[in-house]
Amino acid sequence: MGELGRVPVGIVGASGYGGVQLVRLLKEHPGVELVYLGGESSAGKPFSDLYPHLGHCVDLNIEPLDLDTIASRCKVVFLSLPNGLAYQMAPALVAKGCKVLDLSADYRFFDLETYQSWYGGDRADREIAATAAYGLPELYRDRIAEASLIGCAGCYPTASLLALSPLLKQGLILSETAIIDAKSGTSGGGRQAKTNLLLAEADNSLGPYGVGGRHRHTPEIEQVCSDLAGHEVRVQFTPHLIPMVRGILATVYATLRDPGLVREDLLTIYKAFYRSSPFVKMLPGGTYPQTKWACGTNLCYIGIEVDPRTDRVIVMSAIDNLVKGQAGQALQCLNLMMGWEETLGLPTMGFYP
Ligand SMILES: NC(=O)C1=CN([C@@H]2O[C@H](COP(=O)(O)OP(=O)(O)OC[C@H]3O[C@@H](n4cnc5c(N)ncnc54)[C@H](OP(=O)(O)O)[C@@H]3O)[C@@H](O)[C@H]2O)C=CC1
Ligand SMILES: CC(=O)N[C@@H](CCC(=O)OP(=O)(O)O)C(=O)O
Repeated sequence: MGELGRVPVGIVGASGYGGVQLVRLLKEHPGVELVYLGGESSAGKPFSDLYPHLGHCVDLNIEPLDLDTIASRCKVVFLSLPNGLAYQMAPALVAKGCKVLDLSADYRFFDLETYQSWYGGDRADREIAATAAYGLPELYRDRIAEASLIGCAGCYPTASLLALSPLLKQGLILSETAIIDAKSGTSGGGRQAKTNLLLAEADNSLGPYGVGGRHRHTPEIEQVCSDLAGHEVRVQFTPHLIPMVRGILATVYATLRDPGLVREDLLTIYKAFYRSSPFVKMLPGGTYPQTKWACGTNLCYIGIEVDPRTDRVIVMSAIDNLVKGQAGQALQCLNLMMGWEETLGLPTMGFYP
């Protein structure tokens, strides 16, 4: 244990957007002590050079990656790296007794064939990958609590799955009719320079990408939908880049099996489904979520509507992609793994306006 009995934790990829959110959250968490920050091009720099607004409370340098050093100092390691790197590190860290929470896609897939067909790579970590839990606590709370390795859910999948799950789990929709229209802010693309994320490209512009099942979050969403429904599910998922920094809004459309269901019926069903999920906030009938409400929080706001003319249900969910969609979700998973209160150290009030 670290100072004052706190659990010593490290962040690999601390210089990125996920990394800095983790630093912010972990510094205020009563159960942990932040003892290691790792990076690649930023190694050797004081963290406060990169993020001066946290200089008053973080006095650590970014260090080069050395697994022995990390394992000797940390009981818990967050990996916040580009896809394809975590699976080269996690097996050794778990073998040395660390709990590992990976924010990338490396441990999100129930079968490695699906991972490899979308992300490539040559996986020699089959045994350890099979022990990983999918890091979406609202759906896999018990498995997360028992695991040493977590593949934290993706940002679009988090917003999409929290909106869709009650419908699929209870067989309320014709699953093949499910359409997910989702919009993300530019921080979803990370801190690395990318042309399409330049202000001049993204500002005043809203556009789809990965259309026609071509985005790598489609298989991630489908595997969980299939798991919940108990049969193979295909969804139509279309992401959009929207000119804002933080937030995801997912609007899900599907045809109801029972056209007699009204909005209030569905609200009752959703409230029951999420009764033990403190971060899911069901909105009253006629109120629809806005990304700004979730900004800086680990909350997911969900609104529901039914169109009796088309027999479709419309479910809208809003999250902060960097918190509930990434760093906050990882910390929520850690709380479960450690047997702490699920909400410990996680913000529930936003930056609004
Ligand atoms: N942004 C988002 O909304 C979400 C992101 N994710 C996932 O989380 C992970 C991190 O994303 P994000 O924080 O946005 O990414 P960033 O691009 O902001 O940060 C990436 C981090 O990885 C480090 N890094 C890059 N290459 C290497 C390498 N070869 N070896 C070691 N470290 C390296 C960088 O270090 P340095 O700067 O020192 O080079 C940096 O700290 C990704 O897998 C992403 O898909 C998940 C959910 C949401
Ligand atoms: C706006 C933007 O570029 N978003 C990213 C998704 C965010 C992300 O990093 O994906 P994970 O949740 O799988 O880690 C994209 O579409 O690739």
